[in-house]
Amino acid sequence: MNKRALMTDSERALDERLGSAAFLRRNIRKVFPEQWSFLLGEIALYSFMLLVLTGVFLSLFFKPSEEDTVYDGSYALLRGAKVSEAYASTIDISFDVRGGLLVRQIHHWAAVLFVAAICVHLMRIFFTGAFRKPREINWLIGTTLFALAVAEGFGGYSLPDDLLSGTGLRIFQGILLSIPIVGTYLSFFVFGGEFPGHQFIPRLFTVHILLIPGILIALITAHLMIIWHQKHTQWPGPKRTGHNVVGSPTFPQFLTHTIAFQLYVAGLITLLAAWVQINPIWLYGPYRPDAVSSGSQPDWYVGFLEGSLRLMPRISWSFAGHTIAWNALVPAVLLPMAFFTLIALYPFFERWVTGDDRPHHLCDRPRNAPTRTALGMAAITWYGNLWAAGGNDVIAAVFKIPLEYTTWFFRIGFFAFPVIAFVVTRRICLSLQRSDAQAVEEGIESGIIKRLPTGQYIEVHDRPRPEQAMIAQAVHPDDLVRPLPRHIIPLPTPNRIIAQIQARLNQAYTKYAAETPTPEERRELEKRPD
Ligand code: HEM
Ligand code: HEM
Repeated sequence: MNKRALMTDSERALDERLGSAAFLRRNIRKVFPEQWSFLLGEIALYSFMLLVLTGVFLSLFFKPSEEDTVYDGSYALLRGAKVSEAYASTIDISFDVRGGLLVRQIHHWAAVLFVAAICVHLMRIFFTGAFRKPREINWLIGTTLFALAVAEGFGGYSLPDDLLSGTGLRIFQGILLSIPIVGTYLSFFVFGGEFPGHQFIPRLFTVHILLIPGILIALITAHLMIIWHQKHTQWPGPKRTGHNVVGSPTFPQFLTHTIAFQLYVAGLITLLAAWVQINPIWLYGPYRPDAVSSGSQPDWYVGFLEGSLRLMPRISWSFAGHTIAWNALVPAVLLPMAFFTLIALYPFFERWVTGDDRPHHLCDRPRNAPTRTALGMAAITWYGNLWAAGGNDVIAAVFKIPLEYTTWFFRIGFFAFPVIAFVVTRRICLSLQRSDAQAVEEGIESGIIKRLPTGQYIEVHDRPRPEQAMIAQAVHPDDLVRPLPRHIIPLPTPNRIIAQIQARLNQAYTKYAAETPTPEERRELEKRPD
Protein backbone atom coordinates (compact mmCIF):
# COMPACT_ATOMS: atom_id res chain seq x y z
CA MET A 1 0.00 0.00 0.00
CA ASN A 2 1.14 3.56 -0.63
CA LYS A 3 2.96 4.74 2.51
CA ARG A 4 1.45 8.23 2.19
CA ALA A 5 -2.05 6.78 2.38
CA LEU A 6 -1.21 5.45 5.89
CA MET A 7 -0.23 8.91 7.22
CA THR A 8 -2.50 11.08 9.32
CA ASP A 9 -3.38 14.54 7.96
CA SER A 10 -0.86 16.30 10.18
CA GLU A 11 1.90 13.82 9.25
CA ARG A 12 1.18 14.38 5.56
CA ALA A 13 1.08 18.17 6.02
CA LEU A 14 4.48 18.05 7.77
CA ASP A 15 5.91 15.68 5.15
CA GLU A 16 4.83 17.94 2.28
CA ARG A 17 6.76 20.81 3.84
CA LEU A 18 9.82 19.13 5.42
CA GLY A 19 10.07 15.76 3.68
CA SER A 20 10.10 14.40 7.23
CA ALA A 21 8.62 10.95 6.45
CA ALA A 22 11.65 9.74 4.51
CA PHE A 23 13.99 11.17 7.14
CA LEU A 24 12.12 9.53 10.01
CA ARG A 25 11.78 6.21 8.17
CA ARG A 26 15.52 6.19 7.61
CA ASN A 27 16.45 7.11 11.18
CA ILE A 28 13.80 5.66 13.44
CA ARG A 29 15.01 2.07 12.90
CA LYS A 30 18.65 2.96 13.50
CA VAL A 31 20.13 0.37 15.81
CA PHE A 32 22.03 1.10 19.04
CA PRO A 33 24.25 -1.53 20.66
CA GLU A 34 23.64 -2.10 24.36
CA GLN A 35 26.46 -2.11 26.88
CA TRP A 36 26.55 -0.32 30.23
CA SER A 37 29.74 1.61 29.44
CA PHE A 38 28.02 3.29 26.48
CA LEU A 39 25.88 5.16 29.01
CA LEU A 40 28.81 7.28 30.19
CA GLY A 41 28.53 9.72 27.28
CA GLU A 42 24.85 9.99 28.05
CA ILE A 43 25.54 10.91 31.69
CA ALA A 44 27.74 13.77 30.38
CA LEU A 45 24.98 14.81 27.97
CA TYR A 46 22.18 14.78 30.52
CA SER A 47 24.14 16.57 33.23
CA PHE A 48 24.98 19.23 30.63
CA MET A 49 21.27 19.68 29.85
CA LEU A 50 20.61 20.11 33.57
CA LEU A 51 23.41 22.70 33.75
CA VAL A 52 21.82 24.77 31.00
CA LEU A 53 18.38 24.49 32.57
CA THR A 54 19.48 25.47 36.09
CA GLY A 55 21.95 28.03 34.69
CA VAL A 56 19.11 29.93 33.01
CA PHE A 57 17.28 30.06 36.35
CA LEU A 58 20.39 31.34 38.18
CA SER A 59 21.01 34.04 35.54
CA LEU A 60 17.58 35.52 36.36
CA PHE A 61 18.71 36.37 39.91
CA PHE A 62 22.51 36.60 39.80
CA LYS A 63 23.93 40.16 39.52
CA PRO A 64 27.27 40.12 37.70
CA SER A 65 28.69 43.19 39.37
CA GLU A 66 31.64 43.95 41.61
CA GLU A 67 30.12 47.21 42.85
CA ASP A 68 29.93 47.44 46.65
CA THR A 69 26.64 47.04 48.45
CA VAL A 70 25.55 46.53 52.05
CA TYR A 71 24.04 43.11 52.60
CA ASP A 72 20.60 43.21 54.23
CA GLY A 73 19.07 39.81 53.34
CA SER A 74 17.91 36.95 55.56
CA TYR A 75 21.32 35.58 56.54
CA ALA A 76 21.70 37.37 59.87
CA LEU A 77 25.45 36.81 60.33
CA LEU A 78 26.27 38.86 57.21
CA ARG A 79 23.71 41.64 57.66
CA GLY A 80 25.37 45.05 57.46
CA ALA A 81 28.54 43.71 55.84
CA LYS A 82 29.98 45.52 52.82
CA VAL A 83 30.07 42.97 49.98
CA SER A 84 29.96 42.95 46.19
CA GLU A 85 26.62 42.74 44.37
CA ALA A 86 27.68 39.40 42.87
CA TYR A 87 28.26 37.96 46.34
CA ALA A 88 25.07 39.48 47.80
CA SER A 89 22.95 38.18 44.92
CA THR A 90 24.35 34.64 45.28
CA ILE A 91 23.54 34.75 49.03
CA ASP A 92 20.06 35.98 48.06
CA ILE A 93 19.67 33.08 45.61
CA SER A 94 20.61 30.76 48.49
CA PHE A 95 18.35 32.22 51.21
CA ASP A 96 15.70 34.49 49.70
CA VAL A 97 14.82 33.15 46.24
CA ARG A 98 12.27 30.34 46.45
CA GLY A 99 13.98 27.09 45.50
CA GLY A 100 17.17 29.06 44.85
CA LEU A 101 19.49 27.06 47.09
CA LEU A 102 18.27 23.79 45.59
CA VAL A 103 18.81 25.05 42.04
CA ARG A 104 22.27 26.42 42.92
CA GLN A 105 23.22 23.11 44.46
CA ILE A 106 21.81 21.18 41.47
CA HIS A 107 23.88 23.43 39.17
CA HIS A 108 27.04 22.79 41.15
CA TRP A 109 26.54 19.06 41.61
CA ALA A 110 25.70 18.74 37.91
CA ALA A 111 28.97 20.53 37.09
CA VAL A 112 30.94 18.12 39.31
CA LEU A 113 29.26 15.10 37.73
CA PHE A 114 29.52 16.53 34.21
CA VAL A 115 33.31 16.73 34.28
CA ALA A 116 33.58 13.37 36.07
CA ALA A 117 31.36 11.71 33.43
CA ILE A 118 33.46 13.26 30.65
CA CYS A 119 36.64 11.82 32.19
CA VAL A 120 35.22 8.32 32.61
CA HIS A 121 33.68 8.49 29.10
CA LEU A 122 37.09 9.48 27.73
CA MET A 123 38.68 6.52 29.52
CA ARG A 124 36.06 4.16 28.07
CA ILE A 125 36.77 5.43 24.58
CA PHE A 126 40.52 5.18 25.14
CA PHE A 127 40.67 1.72 26.71
CA THR A 128 38.33 0.16 24.12
CA GLY A 129 40.15 1.79 21.19
CA ALA A 130 36.92 3.52 20.08
CA PHE A 131 38.97 6.55 18.99
CA ARG A 132 40.47 4.66 16.02
CA LYS A 133 39.58 5.34 12.42
CA PRO A 134 36.93 6.63 11.58
CA ARG A 135 36.29 8.26 15.00
CA GLU A 136 39.35 10.51 15.31
CA ILE A 137 37.35 13.68 14.58
CA ASN A 138 35.03 12.91 17.47
CA TRP A 139 38.04 12.30 19.69
CA LEU A 140 39.37 15.77 18.80
CA ILE A 141 35.96 17.37 19.41
CA GLY A 142 35.79 15.45 22.70
CA THR A 143 39.18 16.73 23.86
CA THR A 144 38.03 20.29 23.16
CA LEU A 145 34.82 19.61 25.09
CA PHE A 146 36.86 18.31 28.02
CA ALA A 147 39.08 21.43 28.17
CA LEU A 148 36.07 23.75 27.79
CA ALA A 149 34.15 21.93 30.53
CA VAL A 150 37.01 22.41 33.01
CA ALA A 151 37.26 26.11 32.06
CA GLU A 152 33.48 26.52 32.34
CA GLY A 153 33.42 24.92 35.79
CA PHE A 154 36.29 27.11 37.01
CA GLY A 155 34.52 30.17 35.58
CA GLY A 156 31.27 29.13 37.30
CA TYR A 157 32.63 28.87 40.81
CA SER A 158 34.59 32.10 40.29
CA LEU A 159 31.37 34.06 39.71
CA PRO A 160 29.91 34.40 43.25
CA ASP A 161 32.92 36.53 44.37
CA ASP A 162 33.35 34.69 47.65
CA LEU A 163 36.71 33.92 49.22
CA LEU A 164 37.12 30.71 47.21
CA SER A 165 36.31 32.53 43.93
CA GLY A 166 38.76 35.33 44.66
CA THR A 167 41.57 33.00 45.76
CA GLY A 168 41.15 30.99 42.55
CA LEU A 169 41.11 34.14 40.44
CA ARG A 170 44.23 35.45 42.19
CA ILE A 171 46.02 32.24 41.21
CA PHE A 172 44.64 32.60 37.67
CA GLN A 173 46.05 36.13 37.50
CA GLY A 174 49.42 34.89 38.77
CA ILE A 175 49.41 32.30 35.98
CA LEU A 176 48.64 34.98 33.37
CA LEU A 177 51.49 37.10 34.73
CA SER A 178 53.93 34.21 34.35
CA ILE A 179 53.51 34.11 30.56
CA PRO A 180 56.74 35.63 29.22
CA ILE A 181 56.70 39.08 27.56
CA VAL A 182 52.91 39.47 27.23
CA GLY A 183 51.91 38.33 30.78
CA THR A 184 51.53 41.77 32.37
CA TYR A 185 49.61 43.15 29.38
CA LEU A 186 47.41 40.07 29.32
CA SER A 187 46.53 40.44 32.99
CA PHE A 188 45.66 44.14 32.52
CA PHE A 189 43.63 43.30 29.43
CA VAL A 190 41.70 40.43 31.04
CA PHE A 191 41.00 42.17 34.37
CA GLY A 192 40.51 45.63 32.83
CA GLY A 193 43.34 47.08 34.96
CA GLU A 194 44.85 46.09 38.29
CA PHE A 195 43.60 42.90 39.99
CA PRO A 196 40.79 42.48 41.04
CA GLY A 197 39.25 45.58 39.45
CA HIS A 198 35.56 45.98 38.78
CA GLN A 199 35.22 44.54 35.32
CA PHE A 200 36.20 40.91 35.58
CA ILE A 201 33.00 39.35 36.97
CA PRO A 202 30.71 40.97 34.34
CA ARG A 203 33.10 39.70 31.64
CA LEU A 204 33.32 36.26 33.17
CA PHE A 205 29.52 36.18 33.36
CA THR A 206 29.23 36.70 29.58
CA VAL A 207 31.83 34.01 28.98
CA HIS A 208 30.13 31.62 31.42
CA ILE A 209 26.52 31.95 30.29
CA LEU A 210 26.97 32.71 26.60
CA LEU A 211 30.33 32.10 25.00
CA ILE A 212 31.41 28.74 26.43
CA PRO A 213 27.88 27.20 26.61
CA GLY A 214 27.35 28.32 22.97
CA ILE A 215 30.53 26.58 21.84
CA LEU A 216 29.71 23.53 23.99
CA ILE A 217 26.22 23.22 22.49
CA ALA A 218 27.60 23.53 18.95
CA LEU A 219 30.36 20.96 19.55
CA ILE A 220 28.09 18.49 21.39
CA THR A 221 25.62 18.70 18.48
CA ALA A 222 28.42 17.98 16.01
CA HIS A 223 29.68 15.16 18.29
CA LEU A 224 26.27 13.48 18.36
CA MET A 225 25.64 13.94 14.63
CA ILE A 226 28.96 12.29 13.84
CA ILE A 227 28.10 9.37 16.17
CA TRP A 228 24.74 9.07 14.41
CA HIS A 229 26.41 9.03 11.02
CA GLN A 230 29.31 6.71 11.89
CA LYS A 231 27.25 4.44 14.16
CA HIS A 232 28.33 3.34 17.57
CA THR A 233 31.11 0.81 18.21
CA GLN A 234 30.09 -2.53 19.73
CA TRP A 235 31.74 -5.43 21.54
CA PRO A 236 32.78 -8.42 19.48
CA GLY A 237 30.30 -11.29 19.72
CA PRO A 238 28.20 -13.68 17.69
CA LYS A 239 26.84 -12.06 14.50
CA ARG A 240 28.67 -8.81 15.27
CA THR A 241 31.05 -7.77 12.54
CA GLY A 242 32.78 -4.56 11.58
CA HIS A 243 29.96 -3.96 9.08
CA ASN A 244 26.77 -4.24 11.17
CA VAL A 245 25.35 -3.11 14.53
CA VAL A 246 23.46 -5.52 16.80
CA GLY A 247 21.18 -3.87 19.36
CA SER A 248 17.82 -2.21 19.77
CA PRO A 249 16.19 0.27 17.37
CA THR A 250 15.93 3.99 18.14
CA PHE A 251 12.17 3.88 18.41
CA PRO A 252 10.69 2.79 20.72
CA GLN A 253 13.36 0.84 22.70
CA PHE A 254 16.38 3.14 22.68
CA LEU A 255 14.28 6.29 23.11
CA THR A 256 12.43 4.84 26.11
CA HIS A 257 15.66 3.66 27.71
CA THR A 258 17.45 6.92 27.18
CA ILE A 259 14.59 9.11 28.45
CA ALA A 260 14.36 6.94 31.56
CA PHE A 261 18.11 7.24 31.97
CA GLN A 262 17.92 11.02 31.61
CA LEU A 263 15.35 11.09 34.41
CA TYR A 264 17.58 8.89 36.60
CA VAL A 265 20.53 11.26 36.08
CA ALA A 266 18.39 14.34 36.87
CA GLY A 267 16.84 12.55 39.87
CA LEU A 268 20.18 11.47 41.30
CA ILE A 269 21.71 14.93 40.96
CA THR A 270 18.63 16.55 42.54
CA LEU A 271 18.79 14.07 45.40
CA LEU A 272 22.46 14.89 45.96
CA ALA A 273 21.70 18.60 45.78
CA ALA A 274 18.87 18.24 48.27
CA TRP A 275 20.92 16.34 50.83
CA VAL A 276 24.58 17.22 50.42
CA GLN A 277 25.74 20.80 50.85
CA ILE A 278 28.08 22.14 48.20
CA ASN A 279 29.96 25.46 48.05
CA PRO A 280 28.44 27.17 51.14
CA ILE A 281 29.75 30.63 50.22
CA TRP A 282 28.17 32.22 53.31
CA LEU A 283 30.71 30.26 55.39
CA TYR A 284 33.69 31.40 53.29
CA GLY A 285 32.70 35.07 53.29
CA PRO A 286 33.18 37.67 50.55
CA TYR A 287 36.51 37.96 48.72
CA ARG A 288 39.04 40.30 50.24
CA PRO A 289 42.43 40.50 48.54
CA ASP A 290 44.14 40.60 51.95
CA ALA A 291 42.36 37.52 53.34
CA VAL A 292 43.47 33.92 52.92
CA SER A 293 40.99 31.24 51.98
CA SER A 294 40.67 28.54 54.59
CA GLY A 295 38.50 25.46 54.69
CA SER A 296 37.61 25.88 51.02
CA GLN A 297 38.80 23.56 48.28
CA PRO A 298 38.51 24.05 44.52
CA ASP A 299 36.24 21.67 42.60
CA TRP A 300 37.87 18.31 42.02
CA TYR A 301 38.70 18.89 38.33
CA VAL A 302 40.99 21.83 39.14
CA GLY A 303 42.83 19.77 41.77
CA PHE A 304 45.51 18.46 39.40
CA LEU A 305 46.59 22.01 38.53
CA GLU A 306 46.71 22.95 42.19
CA GLY A 307 48.88 19.86 42.76
CA SER A 308 51.26 20.65 39.93
CA LEU A 309 51.69 24.21 41.27
CA ARG A 310 52.49 22.85 44.72
CA LEU A 311 55.06 20.33 43.47
CA MET A 312 57.06 22.65 41.24
CA PRO A 313 60.23 23.93 42.96
CA ARG A 314 60.58 27.71 43.24
CA ILE A 315 62.56 28.54 40.12
CA SER A 316 62.57 31.87 38.32
CA TRP A 317 65.08 33.59 36.05
CA SER A 318 65.73 37.22 35.32
CA PHE A 319 66.41 37.75 31.66
CA ALA A 320 66.87 41.10 29.86
CA GLY A 321 64.87 42.91 32.52
CA HIS A 322 62.06 40.32 32.47
CA THR A 323 61.31 37.68 35.07
CA ILE A 324 60.55 34.21 33.80
CA ALA A 325 58.57 32.55 36.59
CA TRP A 326 59.14 28.88 35.76
CA ASN A 327 57.41 27.91 39.01
CA ALA A 328 54.07 29.10 37.57
CA LEU A 329 54.73 28.83 33.84
CA VAL A 330 55.65 25.13 33.82
CA PRO A 331 52.98 23.67 36.13
CA ALA A 332 50.06 25.94 35.25
CA VAL A 333 50.58 26.84 31.58
CA LEU A 334 52.89 24.36 29.87
CA LEU A 335 51.78 21.25 31.76
CA PRO A 336 48.01 21.60 31.09
CA MET A 337 48.74 22.54 27.47
CA ALA A 338 50.89 19.43 27.09
CA PHE A 339 48.22 17.34 28.86
CA PHE A 340 45.40 18.27 26.48
CA THR A 341 47.65 18.23 23.39
CA LEU A 342 48.90 14.71 24.17
CA ILE A 343 45.33 13.49 24.70
CA ALA A 344 44.25 15.07 21.39
CA LEU A 345 47.16 13.58 19.44
CA TYR A 346 47.08 10.07 20.88
CA PRO A 347 44.95 8.42 18.12
CA PHE A 348 47.37 9.75 15.48
CA PHE A 349 50.38 8.58 17.47
CA GLU A 350 48.97 5.07 17.80
CA ARG A 351 48.16 4.93 14.09
CA TRP A 352 51.69 6.06 13.22
CA VAL A 353 53.16 3.39 15.48
CA THR A 354 50.95 0.46 14.51
CA GLY A 355 50.48 1.49 10.88
CA ASP A 356 46.85 0.44 11.36
CA ASP A 357 44.84 2.48 8.91
CA ARG A 358 41.79 0.21 8.80
CA PRO A 359 38.40 1.34 10.09
CA HIS A 360 37.43 -0.26 13.42
CA HIS A 361 33.86 -0.68 14.60
CA LEU A 362 34.45 -3.38 17.21
CA CYS A 363 35.71 -2.43 20.67
CA ASP A 364 39.07 -3.72 21.85
CA ARG A 365 39.15 -5.50 25.14
CA PRO A 366 41.67 -3.47 27.20
CA ARG A 367 43.77 -6.57 28.01
CA ASN A 368 44.10 -7.31 24.29
CA ALA A 369 45.86 -3.99 23.69
CA PRO A 370 48.29 -4.16 26.63
CA THR A 371 50.64 -1.33 25.66
CA ARG A 372 47.78 1.12 25.12
CA THR A 373 46.11 0.02 28.36
CA ALA A 374 49.40 0.34 30.25
CA LEU A 375 49.96 3.84 28.83
CA GLY A 376 46.43 4.80 29.86
CA MET A 377 47.00 3.55 33.40
CA ALA A 378 50.32 5.41 33.54
CA ALA A 379 48.51 8.62 32.53
CA ILE A 380 45.76 8.07 35.11
CA THR A 381 48.36 7.42 37.81
CA TRP A 382 50.28 10.55 36.83
CA TYR A 383 47.06 12.59 36.98
CA GLY A 384 46.00 10.97 40.28
CA ASN A 385 49.38 11.78 41.83
CA LEU A 386 49.07 15.45 40.85
CA TRP A 387 45.51 15.49 42.10
CA ALA A 388 46.46 14.04 45.48
CA ALA A 389 49.37 16.53 45.67
CA GLY A 390 46.73 19.29 45.50
CA GLY A 391 45.74 18.20 49.03
CA ASN A 392 49.28 17.73 50.38
CA ASP A 393 48.58 20.15 53.27
CA VAL A 394 45.43 18.26 54.27
CA ILE A 395 47.30 14.92 54.06
CA ALA A 396 50.14 16.36 56.16
CA ALA A 397 47.70 17.66 58.79
CA VAL A 398 45.56 14.49 58.96
CA PHE A 399 48.49 12.05 59.13
CA LYS A 400 50.72 14.43 61.14
CA ILE A 401 53.55 14.26 58.59
CA PRO A 402 55.80 17.28 57.87
CA LEU A 403 54.53 19.11 54.77
CA GLU A 404 57.91 18.80 52.99
CA TYR A 405 57.76 15.00 53.21
CA THR A 406 54.39 14.90 51.45
CA THR A 407 55.68 17.30 48.79
CA TRP A 408 58.76 15.14 48.15
CA PHE A 409 56.66 11.98 48.12
CA PHE A 410 54.50 13.39 45.32
CA ARG A 411 57.52 14.84 43.49
CA ILE A 412 59.13 11.41 43.34
CA GLY A 413 55.74 9.92 42.49
CA PHE A 414 55.43 12.32 39.55
CA PHE A 415 58.22 10.37 37.79
CA ALA A 416 58.07 6.95 39.45
CA PHE A 417 54.36 6.07 39.77
CA PRO A 418 53.54 6.20 36.03
CA VAL A 419 56.46 3.88 35.24
CA ILE A 420 55.37 1.40 37.92
CA ALA A 421 51.76 1.60 36.70
CA PHE A 422 52.89 0.95 33.11
CA VAL A 423 54.95 -2.12 33.94
CA VAL A 424 52.41 -3.66 36.32
CA THR A 425 49.43 -3.05 33.98
CA ARG A 426 51.16 -4.52 30.97
CA ARG A 427 52.06 -7.62 32.97
CA ILE A 428 48.49 -7.99 34.24
CA CYS A 429 47.10 -7.64 30.70
CA LEU A 430 49.42 -10.34 29.38
CA SER A 431 48.52 -12.68 32.24
CA LEU A 432 44.82 -12.11 31.58
CA GLN A 433 45.40 -12.89 27.91
CA ARG A 434 47.02 -16.17 28.88
CA SER A 435 44.12 -17.06 31.14
CA ASP A 436 41.68 -16.18 28.32
CA ALA A 437 43.56 -18.38 25.89
CA GLN A 438 43.53 -21.17 28.47
CA ALA A 439 39.77 -20.78 29.04
CA VAL A 440 39.13 -21.05 25.31
CA GLU A 441 41.35 -24.12 24.94
CA GLU A 442 40.59 -26.01 28.12
CA GLY A 443 37.26 -24.51 29.22
CA ILE A 444 36.40 -22.67 32.43
CA GLU A 445 36.88 -24.35 35.81
CA SER A 446 33.39 -25.32 36.99
CA GLY A 447 34.30 -26.16 40.58
CA ILE A 448 32.78 -29.66 40.12
CA ILE A 449 35.07 -32.58 40.92
CA LYS A 450 34.04 -35.95 39.52
CA ARG A 451 35.28 -39.37 40.44
CA LEU A 452 35.72 -41.72 37.51
CA PRO A 453 34.93 -45.50 37.74
CA THR A 454 38.70 -46.05 37.75
CA GLY A 455 38.91 -44.08 41.01
CA GLN A 456 40.59 -41.09 39.37
CA TYR A 457 39.37 -37.55 40.25
CA ILE A 458 38.91 -34.97 37.48
CA GLU A 459 37.70 -31.38 37.48
CA VAL A 460 34.90 -30.63 35.02
CA HIS A 461 35.55 -27.68 32.70
CA ASP A 462 32.64 -25.74 31.18
CA ARG A 463 32.87 -24.53 27.58
CA PRO A 464 32.94 -20.69 27.52
CA ARG A 465 29.77 -19.10 26.17
CA PRO A 466 30.13 -18.21 22.46
CA GLU A 467 30.33 -14.47 23.17
CA GLN A 468 32.92 -15.07 25.92
CA ALA A 469 34.99 -17.11 23.51
CA MET A 470 34.71 -14.51 20.77
CA ILE A 471 35.74 -11.65 23.05
CA ALA A 472 38.63 -13.71 24.41
CA GLN A 473 39.87 -14.55 20.93
CA ALA A 474 39.51 -11.04 19.49
CA VAL A 475 43.20 -10.16 19.77
CA HIS A 476 45.14 -7.91 17.41
CA PRO A 477 46.17 -9.58 14.19
CA ASP A 478 49.89 -10.20 13.88
CA ASP A 479 49.99 -8.60 10.43
CA LEU A 480 50.68 -5.23 12.03
CA VAL A 481 54.08 -6.32 13.34
CA ARG A 482 56.84 -4.57 11.44
CA PRO A 483 60.44 -5.89 11.38
CA LEU A 484 63.22 -3.68 12.71
CA PRO A 485 64.89 -1.83 9.82
CA ARG A 486 68.45 -2.94 9.03
CA HIS A 487 70.87 -0.73 7.15
CA ILE A 488 73.94 -1.95 5.36
CA ILE A 489 75.88 1.11 6.49
CA PRO A 490 74.72 1.81 10.04
CA LEU A 491 74.77 5.60 9.85
CA PRO A 492 72.36 7.22 12.34
CA THR A 493 70.72 9.76 10.00
CA PRO A 494 67.55 11.46 11.39
CA ASN A 495 65.27 9.45 9.07
CA ARG A 496 66.84 6.18 10.17
CA ILE A 497 66.59 7.07 13.85
CA ILE A 498 62.89 7.88 13.41
CA ALA A 499 62.34 4.62 11.50
CA GLN A 500 64.06 2.67 14.31
CA ILE A 501 61.96 4.36 16.99
CA GLN A 502 58.78 3.73 15.01
CA ALA A 503 59.59 0.06 14.46
CA ARG A 504 60.51 -0.54 18.10
CA LEU A 505 57.35 1.15 19.31
CA ASN A 506 55.43 -0.91 16.76
CA GLN A 507 56.77 -4.10 18.31
CA ALA A 508 55.90 -2.88 21.81
CA TYR A 509 52.33 -2.40 20.62
CA THR A 510 51.79 -5.40 18.39
CA LYS A 511 54.15 -8.22 19.34
CA TYR A 512 52.68 -8.96 22.73
CA ALA A 513 50.76 -11.95 21.38
CA ALA A 514 54.06 -13.83 21.29
CA GLU A 515 53.97 -13.81 25.09
CA THR A 516 51.15 -16.35 25.25
CA PRO A 517 52.64 -19.87 25.15
CA THR A 518 53.20 -21.22 21.66
CA PRO A 519 51.77 -24.70 20.86
CA GLU A 520 55.25 -26.20 21.36
CA GLU A 521 55.64 -24.51 24.74
CA ARG A 522 52.23 -25.76 25.71
CA ARG A 523 53.16 -29.35 24.80
CA GLU A 524 56.34 -28.99 26.84
CA LEU A 525 54.35 -27.73 29.83
CA GLU A 526 51.92 -30.62 29.58
CA LYS A 527 54.77 -33.16 29.57
CA ARG A 528 56.15 -31.78 32.86
CA PRO A 529 55.33 -33.92 35.93
CA ASP A 530 53.13 -32.07 38.50
C1 HEM B 1 30.50 17.31 26.77
C2 HEM B 1 31.11 16.19 26.73
C3 HEM B 1 30.69 14.97 25.96
C4 HEM B 1 29.43 14.52 25.64
C5 HEM B 1 28.10 15.14 26.03
C6 HEM B 1 29.60 13.30 24.89
C7 HEM B 1 28.55 12.52 24.45
C8 HEM B 1 28.72 11.30 23.82
C9 HEM B 1 27.69 10.31 23.61
C10 HEM B 1 26.24 10.44 24.12
C11 HEM B 1 28.24 9.27 22.95
C12 HEM B 1 27.54 7.96 22.56
C13 HEM B 1 27.50 7.03 23.75
C14 HEM B 1 28.83 6.61 24.30
O1 HEM B 1 29.65 6.03 23.59
O2 HEM B 1 29.08 6.87 25.50
C15 HEM B 1 29.62 9.61 22.68
C16 HEM B 1 30.50 8.84 21.95
C17 HEM B 1 31.81 9.21 21.69
N1 HEM B 1 32.52 10.21 22.34
FE1 HEM B 1 31.73 11.62 23.52
N2 HEM B 1 30.93 13.04 24.71
C18 HEM B 1 31.64 14.03 25.36
C19 HEM B 1 33.00 14.12 25.51
C20 HEM B 1 33.90 13.30 24.85
C21 HEM B 1 35.32 13.28 25.06
C22 HEM B 1 36.05 14.09 26.12
C23 HEM B 1 35.84 12.40 24.15
C24 HEM B 1 37.28 12.00 23.92
C25 HEM B 1 38.30 12.77 24.05
C26 HEM B 1 34.75 11.84 23.38
C27 HEM B 1 34.86 10.96 22.32
C28 HEM B 1 33.81 10.20 21.86
C29 HEM B 1 33.93 9.18 20.83
C30 HEM B 1 35.21 8.83 20.03
C31 HEM B 1 32.67 8.57 20.72
C32 HEM B 1 32.28 7.41 19.79
C33 HEM B 1 32.39 6.16 20.60
C34 HEM B 1 31.86 4.92 19.96
O3 HEM B 1 31.32 4.93 18.86
O4 HEM B 1 32.04 3.89 20.64
N3 HEM B 1 33.57 12.39 23.85
N4 HEM B 1 29.89 10.85 23.23
C1 HEM C 1 29.01 23.14 31.18
C2 HEM C 1 28.27 24.00 31.68
C3 HEM C 1 28.37 24.68 33.04
C4 HEM C 1 29.16 24.42 34.12
C5 HEM C 1 30.22 23.31 34.24
C6 HEM C 1 28.84 25.38 35.14
C7 HEM C 1 29.40 25.45 36.40
C8 HEM C 1 29.07 26.38 37.37
C9 HEM C 1 29.53 26.36 38.74
C10 HEM C 1 30.44 25.30 39.36
C11 HEM C 1 29.00 27.43 39.38
C12 HEM C 1 29.17 27.84 40.84
C13 HEM C 1 27.89 27.46 41.55
C14 HEM C 1 27.86 27.83 43.00
O1 HEM C 1 27.68 29.01 43.32
O2 HEM C 1 28.01 26.94 43.85
C15 HEM C 1 28.21 28.17 38.41
C16 HEM C 1 27.56 29.33 38.68
C17 HEM C 1 26.73 29.95 37.79
N1 HEM C 1 26.37 29.46 36.54
FE1 HEM C 1 27.08 27.86 35.62
N2 HEM C 1 27.86 26.21 34.67
C18 HEM C 1 27.56 25.82 33.38
C19 HEM C 1 26.63 26.36 32.54
C20 HEM C 1 25.89 27.47 32.82
C21 HEM C 1 24.94 28.05 31.95
C22 HEM C 1 24.59 27.48 30.57
C23 HEM C 1 24.42 29.15 32.57
C24 HEM C 1 23.40 30.11 32.12
C25 HEM C 1 22.65 30.02 31.08
C26 HEM C 1 25.07 29.25 33.86
C27 HEM C 1 24.84 30.24 34.79
C28 HEM C 1 25.46 30.36 36.00
C29 HEM C 1 25.27 31.47 36.93
C30 HEM C 1 24.36 32.66 36.72
C31 HEM C 1 26.08 31.20 38.05
C32 HEM C 1 26.29 32.11 39.28
C33 HEM C 1 25.32 31.84 40.36
C34 HEM C 1 25.84 30.94 41.43
O3 HEM C 1 27.03 30.86 41.66
O4 HEM C 1 25.02 30.27 42.06
N3 HEM C 1 25.95 28.20 33.99
N4 HEM C 1 28.27 27.47 37.20
